[in-house]
Amino acid sequence: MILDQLVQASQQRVQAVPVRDRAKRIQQARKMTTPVLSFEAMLAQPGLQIIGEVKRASPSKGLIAAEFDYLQIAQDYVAAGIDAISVLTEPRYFKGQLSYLQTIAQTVSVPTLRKDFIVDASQIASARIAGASAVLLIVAILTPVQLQTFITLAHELNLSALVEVHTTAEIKQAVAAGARIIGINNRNLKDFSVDFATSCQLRQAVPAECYVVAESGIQTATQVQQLAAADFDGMLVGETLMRAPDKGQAVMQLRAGVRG
Ligand SMILES: O=C(O)c1ccccc1NCC(=O)[C@H](O)[C@H](O)COP(=O)(O)O
Repeated sequence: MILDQLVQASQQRVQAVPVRDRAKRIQQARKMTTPVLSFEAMLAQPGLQIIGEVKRASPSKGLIAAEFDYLQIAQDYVAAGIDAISVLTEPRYFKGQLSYLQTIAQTVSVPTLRKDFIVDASQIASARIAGASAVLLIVAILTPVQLQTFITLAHELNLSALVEVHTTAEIKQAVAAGARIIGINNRNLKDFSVDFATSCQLRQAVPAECYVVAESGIQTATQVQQLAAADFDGMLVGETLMRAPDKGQAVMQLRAGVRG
């Protein structure tokens, strides 16, 4: 499994929808007036915010959650005081669905993030229609023009864009394209290995006017303390929470790291 396959699968899903229907979806999203819970305002709160992920499977780990009551998981996260919820919507390799995000967004009172391999504007529109607060945009899979266009569209639709980077050069590209929220992913997208040190190493390269989120491989209270000390605004945690038998307790353990 390589990144190209993930991107191709996403392109195929997009292209299965006629161009006319995709354009209609964008028009529909542009007309929407329903309020959006702000992902950016969530990150603006003092301290390190916890974004818990609803993640059934992954290319690197296979099936993570044999039992997968996605709504119950989201409600458990919220009951434990999570600040936002990321929902994998990629169906093939992560076994996600946009309908999971829609149901969760309709039910919970915290911002939600559409985590997918976004390669087309219609996917951003679908996120808005489903009730998401934010979309993930990955610098490594987009051209500079696509990145700028997608960030602009997300903002026009009142969505936040979490712009994911892996290097200093990608941070510069993200900022040049208008990113307001940078996600530093500890997972190398070439071989899917995880190195927690990546986020702290790249943190200083993010300009002060951007919010910054650490993504992937976050497991311990010590790591959480390091992220708080490095002045991250948020952290995105998937597998650690998904594998925890007691989600509430697992969120509280991460929270203990935030408090130090
Ligand atoms: O999780 C994967 O195996 C993966 C492989 C290739 C591209 C993306 C992948 N994951 C998406 C994510 O970025 C994570 O779901 C998210 O950051 C949470 O990571 P973790 O806490 O390590 O589950």
